[in-house]
Amino acid sequence: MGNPNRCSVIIVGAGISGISAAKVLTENGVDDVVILEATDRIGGRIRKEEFGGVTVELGAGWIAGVGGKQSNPVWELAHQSNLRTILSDYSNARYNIYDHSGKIFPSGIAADSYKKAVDSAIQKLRNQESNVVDDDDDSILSETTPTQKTPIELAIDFVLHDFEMAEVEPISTYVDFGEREYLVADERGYEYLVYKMAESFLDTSEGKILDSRLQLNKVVGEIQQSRNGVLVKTEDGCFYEANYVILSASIGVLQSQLISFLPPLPRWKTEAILNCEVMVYTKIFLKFPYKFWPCGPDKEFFIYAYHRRGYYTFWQHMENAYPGCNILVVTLTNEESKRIEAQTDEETMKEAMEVLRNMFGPEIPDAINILVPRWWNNPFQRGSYTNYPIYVNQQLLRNIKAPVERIFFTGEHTSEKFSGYVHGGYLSGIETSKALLEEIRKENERKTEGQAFLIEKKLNILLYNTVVI
Ligand SMILES: Cc1cc2nc3c(=O)[nH]c(=O)nc-3n(C[C@H](O)[C@H](O)[C@H](O)COP(=O)(O)OP(=O)(O)OC[C@H]3O[C@@H](n4cnc5c(N)ncnc54)[C@H](O)[C@@H]3O)c2cc1C
Repeated sequence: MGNPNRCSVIIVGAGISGISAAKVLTENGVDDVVILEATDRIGGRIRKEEFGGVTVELGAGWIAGVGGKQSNPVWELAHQSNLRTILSDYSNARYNIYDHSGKIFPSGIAADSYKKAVDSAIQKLRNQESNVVDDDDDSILSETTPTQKTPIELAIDFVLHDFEMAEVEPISTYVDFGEREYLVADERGYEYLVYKMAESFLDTSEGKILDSRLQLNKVVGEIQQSRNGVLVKTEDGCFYEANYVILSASIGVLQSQLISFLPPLPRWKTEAILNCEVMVYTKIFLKFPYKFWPCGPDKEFFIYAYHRRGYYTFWQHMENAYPGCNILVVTLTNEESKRIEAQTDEETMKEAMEVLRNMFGPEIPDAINILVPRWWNNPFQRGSYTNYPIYVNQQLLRNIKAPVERIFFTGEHTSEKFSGYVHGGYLSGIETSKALLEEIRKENERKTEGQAFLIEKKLNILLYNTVVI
């Protein structure tokens, strides 16, 4: 009797890359696929939650790269789903920089510091481009800026590197798709796009996916492969057989060794995985009984200049997205993210309130609720997105993406041009499936040739025997 869990392709992960990969396969005649997802939902790092009476985005919030000559495919999906979005204008942030006594820096000083930080960042990039310095050598930067940075310089440095330009320049997303960014502000959430995509090839009813090809709460723990196929084991003791696997788990998950491989992955692959830098990016949401911050579109983003880099630096009010919601968002990254993930939400709220009181005075009300996502400690994410080093080594990217026999890799981290973004995940799923379809075609061709060869051989023997008789 055949294994009921046997199919052509197993897809590990139901984030945007896994779902777009499955869609392409089914549209091309490979519809006996199984998607194994560790959590109880699809969407992965695109994730909404109800907070303070509105829908907030814990993961991806913006459709980045809009308004250029080429259309961003995620922007098109947003249009098809009629997703509500709001244009974000970060340029106003530089005129809303507060010091720790609540004074706003005069626009001249802020503009000068901004220009200085941008110039030094560009200089550093140029030097790295011409290989004058090592990737992590700060000597050039320190030649053009004082070794001891002032709070405003630290704040701008954080915004430029950890918020605005957390990746290789020139940023393909903005070059290819345009410079605008739209914040998703829709009660159905950004994840509605992923659901709509899934709905086009999986059976659904009343907003729920009922198709048995999507299996939720299935944590893949082991992938075995042989010459003829793959065997995937989940932590609940089930196993699934297929001809191929598409693995969309994030680079953080691959680094964590949640999934073991038999035989082990080759060294070129494990080295590439380990060499990838994972960015932790945390949006903390705070709900207040009333507004005490300046409002208006040009006040949407504001910055706290402090002597500790990245300490509750970048703020956003959500009035443009949801008027009257009284919610502030502060973004922390990397070590600061890891630090607050390890402490209680009450401690984080206390720290955030102290910073807000420094900016807006002691009279402001306490927050009535806080939401702290924990992307770093999430075993199925282990970080927010890939942050390839500046002037990334092309071989590293190729190795991250390259299949290992029957295991094909996908996800934002495999996107050469758009790693780190939703559209990177979406396009990588399509690209990986196309590569797999080509491999399936070649394998079928090889089998047909093999069979033809065998038939020919048998015919020859038959003919020879007949002649001899
Ligand atoms: C805080 C934050 C902010 C962001 N902001 C933006 C933004 O504004 N704009 C933008 O474009 N992008 C943003 N991103 C990045 C964007 O969300 C991702 O690039 C994209 O969603 C990644 O999709 P993916 O399919 O590659 O991975 P994922 O969405 O991570 O999908 C992988 C899936 O695999 C599952 N999985 C993992 N391990 C296993 C296992 N062992 N077994 C079974 N299933 C497993 C996971 O549960 C997950 O569902 C942000 C991300 C974060 C976290």
